[in-house]
Amino acid sequence: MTNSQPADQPGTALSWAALFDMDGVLVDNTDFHINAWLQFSQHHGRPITKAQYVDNINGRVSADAMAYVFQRPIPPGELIVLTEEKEAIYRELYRKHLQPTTGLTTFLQELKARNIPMAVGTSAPMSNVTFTLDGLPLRPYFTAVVDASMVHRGKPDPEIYLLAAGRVGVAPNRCVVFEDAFAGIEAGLRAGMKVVALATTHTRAELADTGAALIIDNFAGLTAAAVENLLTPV
Ligand SMILES: O=P(O)(O)OC[C@H]1O[C@@H](O)[C@H](O)[C@@H](O)[C@@H]1O
Repeated sequence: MTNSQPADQPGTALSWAALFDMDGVLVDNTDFHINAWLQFSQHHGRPITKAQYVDNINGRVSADAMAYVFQRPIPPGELIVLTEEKEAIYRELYRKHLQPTTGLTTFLQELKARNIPMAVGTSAPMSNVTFTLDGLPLRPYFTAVVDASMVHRGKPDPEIYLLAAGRVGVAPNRCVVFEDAFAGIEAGLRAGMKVVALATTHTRAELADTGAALIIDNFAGLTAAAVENLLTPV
């Protein structure tokens, strides 16, 4: 009996973790969020443009997004009502299109076979997490799920990813974050993690100077070894 198992064997506990953003990463749904925000903001007489969404709302918690739309801080009770109104529009638009991002399931299966801990760190409310993770279903892959209700400060603050790393028990410098949004990429980097950027919401050119260690279109062909190589060897 030996302890010196090769690190690339399936079933070996490698000393790193994969932390996934949800919207724009586990699902390629940005256009549906955009349409929901445009409808919602129009309905409230505070119309926003797609460019305003991309620059000020994408990947941010609802408290920050709503404060931007209404140009004032939103009290907690009102925030719950407005958030659910907007997210109900989104879920209605996206429900019949709900599917994992290309290549995701194969990649998650490989990580699981290798005992790589996985967590979700999302700015979304719990209602959307349930819709996505249980609707697909993807929840069994994740040891921990951190949503907007569990943090004080949303992305680009690193709190969501630091909490997710703590929940899987892996040091931040051994975590790789998968993100599509500028706010989320910044959150991962400020947490001291490596970031893989998905070019779902932004183009590769727009992501080039974000500090992401790797830019991918989706998960097709991505391997655990390629991601692990991004980390500084221990
Ligand atoms: O990308 P994440 O962190 O999963 O973010 C979820 C949020 O992303 C925003 O882009 C959406 O407009 C929100 O409505 C959504 O809740």
